[in-house]
Amino acid sequence: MPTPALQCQAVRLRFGEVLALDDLTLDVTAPATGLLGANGAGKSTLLRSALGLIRPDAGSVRVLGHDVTAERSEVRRRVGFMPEHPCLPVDMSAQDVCVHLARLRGLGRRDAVRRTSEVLFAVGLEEERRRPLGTYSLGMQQRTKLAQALVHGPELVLLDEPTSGLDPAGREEMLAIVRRLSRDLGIRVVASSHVLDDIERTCDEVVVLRAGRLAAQRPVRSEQGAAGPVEISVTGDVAGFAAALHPVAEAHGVRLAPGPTGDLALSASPDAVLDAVRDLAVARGVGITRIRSAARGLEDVVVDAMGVHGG
Ligand SMILES: Nc1ncnc2c1ncn2[C@@H]1O[C@H](COP(=O)(O)OP(=O)(O)OP(=O)(O)O)[C@@H](O)[C@H]1O
Repeated sequence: MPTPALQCQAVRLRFGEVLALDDLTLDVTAPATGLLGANGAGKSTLLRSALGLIRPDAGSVRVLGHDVTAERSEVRRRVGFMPEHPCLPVDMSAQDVCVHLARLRGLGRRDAVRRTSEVLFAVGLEEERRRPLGTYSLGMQQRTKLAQALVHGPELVLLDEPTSGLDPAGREEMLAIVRRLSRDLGIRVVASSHVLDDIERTCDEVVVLRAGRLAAQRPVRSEQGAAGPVEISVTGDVAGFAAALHPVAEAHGVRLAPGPTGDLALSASPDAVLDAVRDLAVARGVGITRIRSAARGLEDVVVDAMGVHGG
């Protein structure tokens, strides 16, 4: 198990009357994790706490195994941050900003220039790197913010709404770059978003925050895959069919029960059990009208967790 990118233990953080993080306990270990939540759910507050930019009132935050409060400079060295809002000086070029920030983060001049060329190339800005940022499109400004987060060679980047305000083409470009970070470059990613689709396309796991609390944490792709729970609708002698199937299911560690929407529910559907379902149906003259996955889709889980329906 790799060192968690981010660990929160009972973190509470209050802004006046607003409890932005409410006893948040969380372990983020996936190569790329998406933080999803409605406006005000606490995503930015969590990312800023992870950098030590704001300090929780209670609890602890560790990043890559380091305590953010006690080892702040270590954390800053290993982590890059892309803030949500514009923060770069409009009269400087992307080249100058990146070199300057790389030097501030401890790189020598030669390394700072070399790394700047690499990251501006990686985000597709090598051609325009000497133009003032004020002349950049929003997409180019976002990519510059990402480049500066990468320039000192961090192990982890925290991206606050990397696709915010981008048009469809800019969004596609940004999503492709973010996906490459963890998949091809081995840089761990924690990225916030309002959009599940962005997270599904760039991350391995989704963490849903709701009112400063952990509402759900799920892999983006179910490990159960095609062998997950199923419900089976049967015509004919359901009880006899279930009794015949029971020993086979049990032998494969699969629970068999009456189904809430079909006639039978299987807790998993390994091939051997599905083969037995079909063979027994033929042998007993039972008709199988439907086999459907009973696994809840990621979207259902996320919608519930976000309380989108007012829950
Ligand atoms: N500096 C601050 N002063 C006062 N309240 C703040 C401050 N920063 C955040 N908050 C409040 O804390 C709560 C969490 O805000 P946060 O920005 O972390 O949410 P978010 O999930 O990032 O939302 P968004 O998607 O809108 O960016 C909100 O109610 C917000 O108004």
